[in-house]
Parts: sequence; C-alpha cells; structure tokens
Amino acid sequence: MSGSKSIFVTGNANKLKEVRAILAKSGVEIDSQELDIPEIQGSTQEVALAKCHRAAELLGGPCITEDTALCFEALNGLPGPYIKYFLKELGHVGLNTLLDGFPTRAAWALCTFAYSAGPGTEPVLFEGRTDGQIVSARGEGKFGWDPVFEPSGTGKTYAEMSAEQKNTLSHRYKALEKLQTYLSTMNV
Ligand SMILES: O=c1nc[nH]c2c1ncn2[C@H]1C[C@H](O)[C@@H](COP(=O)(O)OP(=O)(O)OP(=O)(O)O)O1
Ligand SMILES: [Mg+2]
Repeated sequence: MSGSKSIFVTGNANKLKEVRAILAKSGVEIDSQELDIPEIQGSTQEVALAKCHRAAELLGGPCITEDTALCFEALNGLPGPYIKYFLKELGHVGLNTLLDGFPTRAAWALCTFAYSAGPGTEPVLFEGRTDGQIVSARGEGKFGWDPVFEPSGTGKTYAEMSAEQKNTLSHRYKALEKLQTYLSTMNV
C-alpha cells in the first residue's frame, strides 16, 4: 500500500486519525481528501459501493472510502448505515431510550472499507465487525457514539479506552487489516 497512490476520501477527521494511527504500525502513510458525496439508502454494502464509485469518478483515480454502521440486534440491524442521522437527532440518551422495552441491547459496529482502482471499476469491500452492547454514555465523548458502545468482554465503552486499545479491537481495525492485506497482495 504505497499511500501516495490511493486517497482516503472522508469528511470525518476522527476516522482519518484512527486510520492513520492503525496504518502507522505497518509504516504506511495515506493521503486524504474531503469530498461531499451523497450517501444512498440501502444495505451497508450498497451504500459503501455507491459512495466509493462516486468518489473515484470525482477524483478520476483510485480511492478508498469507509462507511460505519451501528446495528441494533433488537431492530434487525437498524439504524445501521443511518446511524449518523439517528445520533444527530436523538443523541446518546435517545439511542438508549430507542431500545427501552426490547429484550436485548446487543449491537454491533460494522466498518466497510471500499477500494476502487479507478473510475469505471467495481469497488471491492472489506468489512470489520465488533460485537457489544448499547449502554448509557460513559467516557469522553470525542467521537460519535463511542460513549454508548461497549464491546463485549471489555467492560469499557470505546470512549473509555485509550486510542491504542480501541485500535486493537475496533470494527475499523478489523476491516483495515483486510484492506491492507488486499492492497499489499495486489501490490498497490
Ligand atoms: O468508531 C466510531 N466511533 C464512534 N462513532 C463513529 C465511529 N465511526 C464513525 N462514527 C460515526 C460518525 C457518523 O456519525 C457515523 C458514520 O457515518 P459515516 O457516513 O460512515 O461517516 P461520516 O459521514 O462522518 O464520514 P464520511 O465522510 O467518511 O462518510 O458514525
Ligand atoms: Mg458519511
């Protein structure tokens, strides 16, 4: 993964920071660009494919995009890719009350990286999933829904963890591992 060739397209500074920190362990650097790309409705795969497709068209070259979903078991995987809007409107408290009355607060964080070799090529997807629970907010709320997601077996929310700990077990870390393997195999 040469870094200079593939551009990570995101408007989210926290995502970029985590991706850079995870890749730094393999000595990989990455360029980034912020583009305003409409996100369609559909499955996490459909949303990820459409975004990467459009990003490659706009850039006129290879690129990487990433979509994050937060899926509630009680809601058959919703809010899923629409978590950004649920979080914005309901906040941490509202995400919790959404689950009141349901038998389970189980949830999973799903990260989908998409790599496009350039305009007109079909993007390839890499998914990473971390299972856990939706809990009342704990920890510093610097990044999205980090304070209300407690990965199984850790006793801590993402927000209570050090950046290093989150980056060894997160949905993003798991998906990025797969992307890195693919890119190094393809000699990108
Ligand atoms: O590890 C995470 N821990 C907590 N919150 C997170 C995480 N990762 C994404 N998030 C939030 C950001 C956004 O509210 C939603 C995903 O939406 P998503 O469209 O993928 O991100 P975005 O629009 O902020 O950036 P982008 O320009 O890459 O699409 O979940
Ligand atoms: Mg987005």
